[in-house]
Amino acid sequence: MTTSVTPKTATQDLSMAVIYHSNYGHTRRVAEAIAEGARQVLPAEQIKAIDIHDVDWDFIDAADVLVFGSAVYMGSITAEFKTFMDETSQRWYHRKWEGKWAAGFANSGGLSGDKLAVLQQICLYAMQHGMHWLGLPLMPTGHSETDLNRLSSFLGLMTQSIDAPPEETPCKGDIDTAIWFGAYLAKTIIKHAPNSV
Ligand SMILES: Cc1cc2nc3c(=O)[nH]c(=O)nc-3n(C[C@H](O)[C@H](O)[C@H](O)COP(=O)(O)O)c2cc1C
Repeated sequence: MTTSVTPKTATQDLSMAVIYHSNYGHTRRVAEAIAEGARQVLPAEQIKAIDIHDVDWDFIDAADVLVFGSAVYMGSITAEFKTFMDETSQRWYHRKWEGKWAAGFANSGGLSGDKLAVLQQICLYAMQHGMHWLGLPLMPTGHSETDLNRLSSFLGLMTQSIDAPPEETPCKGDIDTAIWFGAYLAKTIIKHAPNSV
């Protein structure tokens, strides 16, 4: 099997790109919380939250873990996120991302909101690229707005926003879960780096 990704030899060189589509800022806030969690573990400059309308392809191509997130539109990733996916078809063809780590998140207005369909779409996309999927291995602490993983999602991160500014919603529990997720992903890629002890 050929793998396009050359493993990094020093954990401080490991990097993460959190790639998202957000029209009203709620999914962006979740992306930034994931990045914040990762920065608790890895150097800040190695972590970037990247809007799909302003893609830093060089950073993404060099990153060890790609975290993909979309708002939910009509039970699906948004059309704009799909456009981003389709733009990576040459990378798929040349197996450019094969062997990278991948993870996903979905934000929607409904409590369920059919976020699972979005996580499944993102997971399948990562599998097409030959990436290694990381889920969210976090037991829910409860179902209130301050609880971790209150929506009980394990394939990836689910968050919910109501019709209020992104500074107020998603709720604290969802944002704290996003921070936890980012830190977990960073710790996991360190643990599996070739020279880890
Ligand atoms: C066209 C459209 C379709 C939507 N479809 C859904 C849906 O299927 N399920 C849901 O829970 N919310 C749905 N919503 C609400 C969005 O998921 C919610 O506004 C979005 O996650 C906010 O994220 P953003 O601020 O990052 O854009 C929809 C919103 C729009 C504009």
